[in-house]
Amino acid sequence: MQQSPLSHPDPVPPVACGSDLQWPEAEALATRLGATFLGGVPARQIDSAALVLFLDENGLSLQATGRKAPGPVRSEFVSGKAGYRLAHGGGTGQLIAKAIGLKRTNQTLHILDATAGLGQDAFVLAGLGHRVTLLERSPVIHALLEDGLARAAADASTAAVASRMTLIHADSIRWLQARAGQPVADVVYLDPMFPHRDKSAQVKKEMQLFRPVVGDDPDAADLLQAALACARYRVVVKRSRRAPAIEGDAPALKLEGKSSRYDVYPLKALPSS
Ligand SMILES: C[S@@+](CC[C@H](N)C(=O)[O-])C[C@H]1O[C@@H](n2cnc3c(N)ncnc32)[C@H](O)[C@@H]1O
Repeated sequence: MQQSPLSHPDPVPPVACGSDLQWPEAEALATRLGATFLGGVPARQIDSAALVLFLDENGLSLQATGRKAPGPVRSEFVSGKAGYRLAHGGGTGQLIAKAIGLKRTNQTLHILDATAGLGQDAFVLAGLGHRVTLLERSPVIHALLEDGLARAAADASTAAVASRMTLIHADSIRWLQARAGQPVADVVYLDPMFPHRDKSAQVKKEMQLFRPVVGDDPDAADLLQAALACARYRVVVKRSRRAPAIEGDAPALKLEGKSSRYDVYPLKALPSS
C-alpha cells in the first residue's frame, strides 16, 4: 500500500479498541496516524472526544462518543448494502454503470476513483468486473477503507472483487497534476463532498461523523480540472440530484436517479467492444 505526504489538514480522532485482542493493531494504528491511544475502552464511555476510531472484532469504525451517539460507521463490503448489492445487484443496468459508459457486460475498464471515501461506489464498479484504483486523502477515512478492503479480501464472497481494488493514500489533485497529459485510467470517477447532500437517515448518520473528519471538499473544481487532464475516455462526477454541477466545464450529459445524479464529461468515444 502506497503512502504519500498529505496537504489536507485532518482532525484525527483518538483510537480505542474493544479488547486485548485488538490492542497491538489499534496501538500501531494510533502511532501511524499520530493519534492518542486510549486502550481498551467502550466507545460510548469516552467523554473526552467527539469522535473515536474504534477497533473491535467487527473491524475498524468511526464512532461518536457519549451515550446518545449515532451508531458506528465502517467500510463494509461483506455484509450490509454492499454485500446485498453484489449478490442481487442490477449489473450494467445500474445508473452508475451507464454513466461509466458500458455497452456490454464483458467490457472492462480501468477506473480511477479519486474520492474513494468508504469505497461503496468503487466496490460496485469492481463488482461489474472493472479494475479500480482508489485514492483517498483523509488518513482517517483511508484507514477505515483499508480495514474494509482487508476484511473483503479475507471473505470468499468478496475476495475476487476486492482483488480488483487498489487503494492509495494520496491527495488526488496533486497525484493527478503530477501525471497531467498522460492517461492514468480509462475513466476518472469523482464523488466529492457537497454541503447539502441527501437527507435520508442513513446518509445523515454517516455524514454527521464523516463531515468533521473530511470537511466539504471546497477544492472540487480543481479536482475536476486535474481529472479532465488525465482520463482516457471520460470523467464521471456523482452529485446529489439537486446539487449544481461542479464549477468549471459543463457536463455534456446528466443521468438522474432518485437521489443522485451523474454528470458525464466525455473526452473520447469508449471502445465499442
Ligand atoms: C462523499 S465521499 C465519497 C464516497 C464514496 N464515493 C463512496 O462510495 O463511499 C468523498 C471522499 O472523497 C475524499 N476526497 C475529496 N477530495 C479528495 C482529493 N482531492 N483527494 C483524495 N480524496 C479526496 C474525501 O476525503 C472523502 O472521503
